[in-house]
Amino acid sequence: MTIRIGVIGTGMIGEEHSRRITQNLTGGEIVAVTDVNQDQARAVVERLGLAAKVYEDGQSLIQADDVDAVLVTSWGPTHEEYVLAAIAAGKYVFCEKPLATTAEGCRNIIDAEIEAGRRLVQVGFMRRYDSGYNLMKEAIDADRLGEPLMIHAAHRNPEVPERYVTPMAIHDTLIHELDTFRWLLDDDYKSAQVIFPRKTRHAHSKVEDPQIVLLETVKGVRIDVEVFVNCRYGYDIQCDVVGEEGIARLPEPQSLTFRQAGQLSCEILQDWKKRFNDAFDVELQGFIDGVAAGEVTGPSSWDGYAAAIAGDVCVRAQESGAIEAIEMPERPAFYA
Ligand SMILES: NC(=O)C1=CN([C@@H]2O[C@H](COP(=O)(O)OP(=O)(O)OC[C@H]3O[C@@H](n4cnc5c(N)ncnc54)[C@H](O)[C@@H]3O)[C@@H](O)[C@H]2O)C=CC1
Ligand SMILES: O=C1[C@@H](O)[C@H](O)[C@@H](O)[C@H](O)[C@H]1O
Repeated sequence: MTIRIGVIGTGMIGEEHSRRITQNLTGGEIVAVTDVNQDQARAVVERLGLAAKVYEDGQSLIQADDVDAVLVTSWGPTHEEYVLAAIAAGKYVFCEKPLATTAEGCRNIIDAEIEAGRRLVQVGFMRRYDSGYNLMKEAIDADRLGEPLMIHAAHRNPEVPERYVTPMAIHDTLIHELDTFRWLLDDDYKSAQVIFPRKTRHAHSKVEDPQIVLLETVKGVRIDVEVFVNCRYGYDIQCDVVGEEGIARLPEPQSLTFRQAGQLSCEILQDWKKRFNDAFDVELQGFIDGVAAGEVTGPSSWDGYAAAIAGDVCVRAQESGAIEAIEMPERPAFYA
């Protein structure tokens, strides 16, 4: 059985996901695409040699009879509308992060999914499929570190465009850590504070950069995350979990070490594409297989909502400079 997939938003990641579904994965076929920039959608069909129809807009793509499942890879603020429409049409939907740019938007999705009576949504938190993070999770779950006490982490990008503004450091960038640490620690957040160190001269006027986010979990784990999106030197994801009995460090991506011209060196990746390439493959294969089996099991709308609640509080903490409380509602049995 081949799952016929429609893609909304054929920018960077929409094209990447379409390519991997077409060239690397099994069981899925891109039959429909759309983008507000229609030329862009047509160009992707051409570049990837897809047998896909180009739709005028996302809503008509979702309604199409030959689309079994939808991939939402448009800009963050458009996600909620398309996910709600897919749920209303009874179609499975993979939504890139963020599920919605506010917790309220995620809550609307949860309410609609519960009303529909079955899980239809998977959120694109691909780090849960990364082999390094999985080694960490296994070590924590097997009690190899004792109780986790602290996490020190960094999320660095070489640069960001002009449209990237201060709150995006939270709902576009930190959102990955907000999900990953809940999952790694099997815990939820209790408070957040955001500190702005001296600003880099490489940042645009509308973004404070770098930022340090301090989180406390319900179990009392303290987490510090440096978000530095104009670090210039590369795309660098760091994570140390400090436990009672030892420390686990996220492995560096595999690369050759060179001894050359008086230097000992290795490459630092420049963006998320190569860094999480394998994780994206596993994540999307899981989605396709889940749709075929009639049961999606990846990160849920509840996970998208939990990250968004913490994210909204972090944005408030950016503005107030204070330690802000994070209150998670009780998880409905539907998402147990
Ligand atoms: N999981 C991950 O590591 C990554 C996730 N993302 C997420 O994927 C989404 C897209 O990001 P990029 O591909 O980097 O952006 P992009 O700007 O390259 O592509 C987005 C595309 O969506 C289109 N679009 C915007 N509004 C639309 C609408 N209403 N209907 C149809 N198309 C629309 C744009 O014209 C553009 O072609 C974002 O939510 C981003 O946060 C992006 C990069 C990595
Ligand atoms: O999701 C992503 C981008 O949208 C975001 O801008 C980057 O900071 C992340 O590392 C990447 O994974």
